Amino acid sequence: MKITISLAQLNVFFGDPDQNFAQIEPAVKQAAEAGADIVVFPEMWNTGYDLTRLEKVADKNGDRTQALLAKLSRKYQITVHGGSVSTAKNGAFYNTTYIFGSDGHLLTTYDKVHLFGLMNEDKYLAAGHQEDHFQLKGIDATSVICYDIRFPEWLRTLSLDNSRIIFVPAEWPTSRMNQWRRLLAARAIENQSFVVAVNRVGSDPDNPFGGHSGIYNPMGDEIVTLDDRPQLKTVTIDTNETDDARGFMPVFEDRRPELYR
Ligand SMILES: NC(=O)CCC(=O)C(=O)O
Repeated sequence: MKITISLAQLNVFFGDPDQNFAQIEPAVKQAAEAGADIVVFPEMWNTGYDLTRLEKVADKNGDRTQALLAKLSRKYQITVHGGSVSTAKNGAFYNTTYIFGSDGHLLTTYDKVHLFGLMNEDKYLAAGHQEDHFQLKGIDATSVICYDIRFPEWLRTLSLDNSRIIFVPAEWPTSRMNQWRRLLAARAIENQSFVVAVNRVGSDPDNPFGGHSGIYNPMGDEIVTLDDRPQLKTVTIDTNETDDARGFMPVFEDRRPELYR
């Protein structure tokens, strides 16, 4: 199945939801005009890592984000992978993904499972506990958030449900861009999946962020890589390549889960 994907590599304005929300419709429109089936945004695009002010800036129950993404996906008839946003729900704060289908319905939601201590997520956020699966043009896909890619056992768990594409919204600092690219390639190779990764650009008070959003095929090749400027890039993948990779080397069948922990 051919799937056309737009990577919306945005700058994120620190602690300024209004300015950040204003960036979303132009990107969705541009992606739809480019013929994309799905547009993908970065991590925590509503507030950035303004964690000390979450009480004021986090999206209450994700209502504002969900209303906007539902409206835009329906208006432009495109699946919107909403990267992630800071949310306040059930008495805690979360780093939450919402994905809306092209008919404006919520396909799935996901709370970041592995909290990133180096950016203080463990002090301010609650961790998610649930898997995240959805379908795109009949193809199984899954989605994680940024630091989650350092946990191959988690991405393997998610990939066992026949997933062919792993989406990765991120706020990944410039200082570790070499690890970003290698980890994404490794997760693509070992899961024989496409990896679609969207990082932010620009800076917050603590870090510059490196962009280099990209798509990796099941062999781990970078089929597109952006630079470190805001931009939207649209690329078509062919998910039959996952069948080719899995047919050639049956890694999923050769697993020995009884030996793993
Ligand atoms: N926002 C994040 O989860 C950043 C993860 C990161 O930088 C890493 O090195 O891992």
